[in-house]
Amino acid sequence: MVEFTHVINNLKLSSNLWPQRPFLSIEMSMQTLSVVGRLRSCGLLKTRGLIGGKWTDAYDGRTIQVNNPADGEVIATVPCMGEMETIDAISAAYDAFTHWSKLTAADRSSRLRNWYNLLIAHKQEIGQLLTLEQGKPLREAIAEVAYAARFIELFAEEAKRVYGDIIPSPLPNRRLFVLKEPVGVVGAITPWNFPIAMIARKVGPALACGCTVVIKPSELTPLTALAAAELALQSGIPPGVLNVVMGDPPSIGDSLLESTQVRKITFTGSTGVGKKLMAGASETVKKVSLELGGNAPCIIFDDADLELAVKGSLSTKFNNTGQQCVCTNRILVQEGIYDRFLNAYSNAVQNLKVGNGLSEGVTQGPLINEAAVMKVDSLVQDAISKEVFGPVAPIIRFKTEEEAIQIANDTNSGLAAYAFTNCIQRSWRVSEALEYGMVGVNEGSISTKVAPFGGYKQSGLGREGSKYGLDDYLEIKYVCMGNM
Ligand SMILES: NC(=O)c1ccc[n+]([C@@H]2O[C@H](COP(=O)([O-])OP(=O)(O)OC[C@H]3O[C@@H](n4cnc5c(N)ncnc54)[C@H](O)[C@@H]3O)[C@@H](O)[C@H]2O)c1
Ligand SMILES: O=C[C@H](O)CS(=O)(=O)O
Repeated sequence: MVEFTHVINNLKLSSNLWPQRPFLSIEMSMQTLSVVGRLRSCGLLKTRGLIGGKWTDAYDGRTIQVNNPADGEVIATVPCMGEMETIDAISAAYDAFTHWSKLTAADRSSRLRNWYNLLIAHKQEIGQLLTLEQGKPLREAIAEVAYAARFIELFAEEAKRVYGDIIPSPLPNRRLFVLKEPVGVVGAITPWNFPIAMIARKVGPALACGCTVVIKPSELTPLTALAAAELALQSGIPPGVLNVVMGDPPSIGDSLLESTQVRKITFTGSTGVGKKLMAGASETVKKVSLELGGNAPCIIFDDADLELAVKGSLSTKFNNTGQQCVCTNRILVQEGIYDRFLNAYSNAVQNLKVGNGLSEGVTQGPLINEAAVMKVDSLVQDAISKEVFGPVAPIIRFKTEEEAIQIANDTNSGLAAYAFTNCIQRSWRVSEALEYGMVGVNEGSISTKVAPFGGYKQSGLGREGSKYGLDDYLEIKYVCMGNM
């Protein structure tokens, strides 16, 4: 019987997480203005959509505001696009596909490498922009830009290894070949919590294979996507290969789903939206890859290294203020170590520093908006059974390994799971028993470009990153050469 005894709900932390929209101090506004000014001077503050290489307003002139979640300040306005702009973006991608897909892999690779170099060269500025629109601490934001760039670097390399096969023929007068070919135009829809990394993890493999892309970033965080698109143009990626539309999600999404020119949808976001897109894609039998919600357990066994377990479970809970799909939602602690862990973890949480992501030493930025505040606040009351996606750490005591596995697997999600133990046999048993696409043993920060990222059950379809990340953007063509 699982005893739910303690929730470290960080309400103390939470009440600071969402500053009461303090009067905008002059210094804060000057901080924002200096970041925006720097970005404008280096040409990276783009506030229009990108269609066929042209920076474009919404055809009806509508705009949406981009707000700094730390203080509600308006950073910029961007177009509120919809069906017509999306149809034009799809056409631009379709027209660009023939040329882009016919370039040599080496040529595509070198342009992606240029893009990687430019992203790294500008990671400070783009990091500041990311903190402004998403809220995460600057250190995490700069790290995300570098993480995104590393996906582009990886697929610049993998572009040159899209190999086919020659199959030994069963008949003497035939030759059998397998060709790997790009899927075509890809619709990519991405979330606000990792606004540039989630784009790079999709656009990198797509462009490497010869596909072209229409991106719809979250309307909450479009600016980093637009800055990355500007650097893509500067890197020699031709107009129309990468297009960015933003605005009304359902009308943009529906236009991508209904177009027969779009051959694949790749989505990262909530499970509910992912299911909608999967259903819509079935009308034209598009390929679909989905990176959806998680509900990560973190299991702390009696034989764990306590310091390592606290450090690991803290990072996998509070990175990006808990707004990360692989964040721990349930900390399962074996009864023998429970009291010591609870005490050590509570003390560690008190050392987290809440505030504006641009301010020195801040480790916890704000949640993305008021809606997120209300959701997390309500979930505090019922933190075990729902996805928290915020700085709330339910801690559950268990007795046996079997009990921990049963609790951990008792969910429709299956993205990431974690376990801390010093027993090698238990490490293997638990890794094999957990029904999750990714398992961290004695490590709470496992996402990397070289490993396949993705989930079991309703956490998604397909894998992103790693050498496996190319497969979702490729078609396999079998050629039978007769009369030889
Ligand atoms: N598995 C992963 O890799 C991963 C990564 C990040 C976030 N997530 C999940 O995403 C959620 C948080 O991100 P979010 O709030 O941006 O998710 P969300 O699903 O609300 O939005 C994701 C994207 O979908 C768009 N969208 C929303 N409704 C749409 C529609 N009807 N048609 C087309 N597009 C639509 C949004 O504008 C945004 O660009 C959490 O559940 C988190 O677990 C998963
Ligand atoms: O929110 C989850 C993203 O996939 C971020 S990460 O790849 O886990 O860092």
